[in-house]
Amino acid sequence: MNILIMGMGYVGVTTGLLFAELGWQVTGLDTDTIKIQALSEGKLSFYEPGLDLLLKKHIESGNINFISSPEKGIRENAIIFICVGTPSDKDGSADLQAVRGVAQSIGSFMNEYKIITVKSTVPIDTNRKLVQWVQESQSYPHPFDVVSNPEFLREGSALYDSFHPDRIVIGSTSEHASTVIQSLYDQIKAPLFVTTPRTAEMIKYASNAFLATKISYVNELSRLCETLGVNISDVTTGMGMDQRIGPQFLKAGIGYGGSCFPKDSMALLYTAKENQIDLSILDKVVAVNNSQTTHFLNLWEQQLCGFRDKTIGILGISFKPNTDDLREAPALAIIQQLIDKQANIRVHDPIAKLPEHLRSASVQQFDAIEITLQQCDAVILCSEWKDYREANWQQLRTVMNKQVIFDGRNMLDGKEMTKLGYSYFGIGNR
Ligand SMILES: NC(=O)C1=CN([C@@H]2O[C@H](COP(=O)(O)OP(=O)(O)OC[C@H]3O[C@@H](n4cnc5c(N)ncnc54)[C@H](O)[C@@H]3O)[C@@H](O)[C@H]2O)C=CC1
Ligand SMILES: O=C(O)[C@H]1O[C@H](OP(=O)(O)OP(=O)(O)OC[C@H]2O[C@@H](n3ccc(=O)[nH]c3=O)[C@H](O)[C@@H]2O)[C@H](O)[C@@H](O)[C@@H]1O
Repeated sequence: MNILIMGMGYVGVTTGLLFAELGWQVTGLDTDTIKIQALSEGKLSFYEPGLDLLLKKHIESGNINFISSPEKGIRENAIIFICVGTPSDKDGSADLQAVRGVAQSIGSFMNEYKIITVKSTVPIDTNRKLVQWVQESQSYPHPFDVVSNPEFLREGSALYDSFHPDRIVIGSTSEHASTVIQSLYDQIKAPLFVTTPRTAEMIKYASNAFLATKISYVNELSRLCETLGVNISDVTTGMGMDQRIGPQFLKAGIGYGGSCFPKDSMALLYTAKENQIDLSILDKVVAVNNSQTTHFLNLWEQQLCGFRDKTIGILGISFKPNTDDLREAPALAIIQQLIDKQANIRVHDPIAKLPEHLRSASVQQFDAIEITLQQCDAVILCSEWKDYREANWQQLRTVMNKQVIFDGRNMLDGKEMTKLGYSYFGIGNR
């Protein structure tokens, strides 16, 4: 079967390569011609472990090719996956401009029956609107079906997650379309949940919001643990042993970031508001996340007797390890607050680059951890890259002005760091 993937971001590229690996013929389409040129040459516009090798493999196998002409892509492929972005609009709602744009292209260039599958995260009823957008753009009423097939991969482990999903959710009103899309995943061993498009759309938001809730719950508890002198990591280890709770997404830290939890929580809250329903728990989840960096930065500031004129090393700026994605990264919020407090900031990340607007004489990025930490009065760990866990902390203490570690991800062994002579402060683990 020939598959067209519209939108060559994290989800589009990963999905395209998954289907190429499963033996399907895939065409990747994006309006960004520079991205398409780079992909055709085997280069990704973002960092994601393992994806580059699979990309090269399938350019060579001929299972994947890249184009920027929607007309050619839509005419030549019977199955279309929509993987364009759905960023937050100013009011928190999901901005569906790109989805609407591709729907209109599909409508205008459609030449025969198509199955249009939505992988982008879209609010409840978007699949229904999509039918209308496609129909309005058609010059001839070719038949088509719409399927909702939300994506659950995580950045940093996108490839693994795509090949080993916990479930595949398919929502459609057409049994034929649903069966065809299911058959694409035949070789993937995962439970299948077939439902309506609206339910599939809701499952995606409800899942992300629930994971965000787990994180904000432990982050809020970490504040109490900090005050009580109880270690939150031990508490969550004990909690996670209960199979009904489970150990995942209970790691306290400086808050969740990324392109999805923040935007999807806001979008779900917007949908609730539109329907006059108060999602008070989710409201609090967002509020706790928004204040977590400030809460801990204030505590750490007291330890240093102020950040003004202090030199602070920041390790890890991406929103999580193994990605260069800076969208809603808590590290950027921390850097901005440190700038406001007139600290000197020295930044390191194994892959991600500090955005231009944050660079200045007092905010510099370095390639080596050791150089970054030179003359620092404290270091703040913001994302748990293994480079930092494996760093030679005994040696690093010699380059620092003061041996103070603020571990925003509870990633280092506090006792070990104390033994090495550091003053160690984590999140809720005094
Ligand atoms: N990033 C992630 O880990 C996950 C993202 N999602 C959802 O998947 C969707 C896509 O997310 P990302 O891949 O992160 O987005 P992205 O922002 O990385 O990529 C979107 C791509 O769509 C392209 N595009 C925009 N308009 C287009 C058009 N008219 N025709 C063709 N291409 C067009 C853009 O140029 C861009 O390359 C979003 O709805 C997101 O919420 C779902 C699960 C995981
Ligand atoms: O819809 C999406 O885009 C995706 O959003 C998340 O994936 P992602 O944002 O890539 O990464 P996560 O591993 O979920 O981490 C998100 C944030 O939560 C933080 N986090 C995660 C886990 C935890 O225990 N504690 C914690 O603070 C991470 O540091 C990171 O900032 C979901 O995990 C995916 O299932 C979903 O498909």
